[in-house]
Amino acid sequence: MAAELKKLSESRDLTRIERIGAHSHIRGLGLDSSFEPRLSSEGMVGQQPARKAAGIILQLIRDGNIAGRAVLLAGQPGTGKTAIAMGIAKSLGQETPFANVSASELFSLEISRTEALTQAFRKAIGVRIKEEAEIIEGEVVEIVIDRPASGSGGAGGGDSKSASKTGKLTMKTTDMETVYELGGKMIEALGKEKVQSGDVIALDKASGKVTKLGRSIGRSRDYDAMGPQTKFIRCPEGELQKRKEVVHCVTLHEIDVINSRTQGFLALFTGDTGEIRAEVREQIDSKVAEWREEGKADIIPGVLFIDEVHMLDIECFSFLNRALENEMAPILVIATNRGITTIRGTNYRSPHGIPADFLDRLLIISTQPYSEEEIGKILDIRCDEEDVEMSKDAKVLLTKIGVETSLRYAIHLITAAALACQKRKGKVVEMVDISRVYQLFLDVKRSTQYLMEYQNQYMFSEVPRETEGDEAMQS
Ligand SMILES: Nc1ncnc2c1ncn2[C@@H]1O[C@H](COP(=O)(O)OP(=O)(O)OP(=O)(O)O)[C@@H](O)[C@H]1O
Repeated sequence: MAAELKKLSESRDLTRIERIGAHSHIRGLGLDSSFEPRLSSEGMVGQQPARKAAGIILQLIRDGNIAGRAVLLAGQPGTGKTAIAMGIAKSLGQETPFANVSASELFSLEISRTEALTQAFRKAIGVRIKEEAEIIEGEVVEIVIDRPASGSGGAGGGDSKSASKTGKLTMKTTDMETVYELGGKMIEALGKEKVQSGDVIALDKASGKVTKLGRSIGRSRDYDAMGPQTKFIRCPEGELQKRKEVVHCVTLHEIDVINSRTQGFLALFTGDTGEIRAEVREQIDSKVAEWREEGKADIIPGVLFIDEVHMLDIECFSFLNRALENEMAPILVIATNRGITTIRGTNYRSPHGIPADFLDRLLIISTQPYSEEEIGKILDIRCDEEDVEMSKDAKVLLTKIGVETSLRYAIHLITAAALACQKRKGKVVEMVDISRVYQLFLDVKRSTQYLMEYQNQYMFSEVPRETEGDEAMQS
């Protein structure tokens, strides 16, 4: 299992690559060193009281003091609830897991809602596994690869050729120098990392993994061997062979999937993990508890963010109530833009569609509508993020549109206006481009107006109703 966990923590970096998305401009909560919100920083603008409150939550998460607590972000649509949750996620280190689900997703999965919630919870609980590894760490003095006199490996493929190779690797610290015999696999690994004399490397004796740590300061004059990214480090001191603590960070869910007989390791990438049996989870929990007692592992409670939480039904809420009691529970951050509405699965109404007993355990952070200046600043940031150059006048017009309609609508118009500008072979988005896309794409207000005027011509609109669906229209 350790090898698979290792593979997993390496592949994590890949999944963190992000394209330009709705929140890709958010790089943190924009707080200063004393956790006070700056007016505009790390892509975040305004919403100071909410960001300050989120900052306190962040501190508690970092201190590991808040496991099993829940925070509700409540506010009108487009007031930055998801942005604040993303800000928390970005401010947490890579080690702290952040799982993100939308409540409506739970109803479209093939697995039961409580299973999906359990998986989401376990995606938000990290396990830091410590392992002692024996490594050889030092500066490479010389690599000599023996050329076989006969063409013994000639007929085979590249692998068999390198497998038959042998050689010698001379490594040193400031105190000693040793020559090691090299086998084919090691030669291949050194070749892959493009290791050359003067590099400081670490060799994992068990796995044969080669890690290039940097270039020795003593060899800094070999200009030809360096790129602009070269990191210079000192030649290590002391013994060449060392015992070092290696740390792997994985989530409980990842351990579940690896150990689930029905699902292979690759299920982690497809997301198609299916139901995981309760016995598997019990075994893993007791194994992790054992590791914790032996000092081999720590639990890192992360964050589980559930957006559109009003879409959960009464069964899910009672599940959440119970799940938060677990000693390993992550911190739960939920968001909703609903007012007083029906609790799904019941005929009762309550604030945000959340049952009163669950509501009572929440710390509530409310978000407020933005001022014109703040909308203008957010649009500015989005233009930068999307690489769109926009004239001052066009920005003023777009901000006005944002105030009259919604921030989200105005953000959407940026890309559309950039395309309109491209079409007329312009370089800078001008007011004409904004007005063109404003005419082409309706905002909610104009679309509703249009519907009111022409509703007789639509299907199924002959019966005027006053139903819950109207809530959506109001927002
Ligand atoms: N304070 C802010 N600073 C920078 N960008 C923001 C801020 N608030 C919102 N945004 C951006 O505006 C857009 C809409 O905000 P967001 O999705 O966070 O709203 P929301 O409150 O979650 O809305 P809903 O209730 O409809 O889900 C997003 O692109 C978001 O990144």
